[in-house]
Amino acid sequence: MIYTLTPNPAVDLNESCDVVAADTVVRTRDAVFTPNGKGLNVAFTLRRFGVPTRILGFFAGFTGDYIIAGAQRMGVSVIPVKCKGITRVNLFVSVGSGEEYKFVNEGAKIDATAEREMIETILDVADLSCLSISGSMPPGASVDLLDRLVDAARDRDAEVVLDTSSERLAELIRRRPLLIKPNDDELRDVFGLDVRDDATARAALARLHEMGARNVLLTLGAHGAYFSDGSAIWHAVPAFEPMVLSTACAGDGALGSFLSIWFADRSRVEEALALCQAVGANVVESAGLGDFSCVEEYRSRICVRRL
Ligand SMILES: O=P(O)(O)OC[C@@]1(O)O[C@H](CO)[C@@H](O)[C@@H]1O
Repeated sequence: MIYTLTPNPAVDLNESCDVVAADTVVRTRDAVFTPNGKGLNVAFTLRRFGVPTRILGFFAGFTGDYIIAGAQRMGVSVIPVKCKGITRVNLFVSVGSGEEYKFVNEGAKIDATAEREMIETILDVADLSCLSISGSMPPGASVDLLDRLVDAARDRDAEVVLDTSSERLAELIRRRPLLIKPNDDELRDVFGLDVRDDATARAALARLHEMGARNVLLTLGAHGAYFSDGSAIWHAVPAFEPMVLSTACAGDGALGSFLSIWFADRSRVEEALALCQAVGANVVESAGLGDFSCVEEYRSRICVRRL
């Protein structure tokens, strides 16, 4: 089974307003609260496509309880490590007809006891075939926490998927995770690599493989996604422009949907990429992950090509 691990979950608050100005009361509307965090979003997407999954994460206070209850209502069970404090609320504001503001809190602090409990959980859970770790590290996390999480999964002979903006990623790919999912910002910030076109994508992906990456799903927002398994590269992009409301969660939906096909059958790359882009396009049209209602329609409108 694929377990997702969210070290720093969040309640996401999506809302809109016409204008943001300093020193005035900004009245907002359309507030939607949802249980989130990157790995939870991956789990919700896997579940949406019928792939069994469970959620691991550090949770605190009433917001942590709200996320756990919300996940369970969606049919995904959670094995929480409970911490002191309050799990963060992240704020996403759509302003006017197109600007987006993302206010992302640092999160509830964790300590060495919580870290140990998480490692023990990974060593103990039933039926672990893959650990997919997504998102930022919470305050208080040891510098080597990600390394220890990866090692614990390895001790269980489980595959590891990494989607993190942590600088540790450059080191961790030496441990040969099954898949990494950087976006363009992470590629630049963590690896100093820029992608503008097929040629620069080819060079960047080759560099990541040299550093140890086995498979790379590189998401580039409106410019689609590249996937490379070290011997071939594919690019996929919607042949239409979605009506963007909020880009939050799109990368997680893309990863979850890609994994929902590719993890079980590595030969179905093109199908996995088409689903991943259809999901990404549908997610940006709603607050949070949305309801995936257009995914089937969008699936046939994705251009997938092998370079
Ligand atoms: O601080 P992180 O973990 O990098 O990002 C957290 C977060 O912004 O990512 C998700 C969207 O990808 C949201 O659900 C959540 O609030």
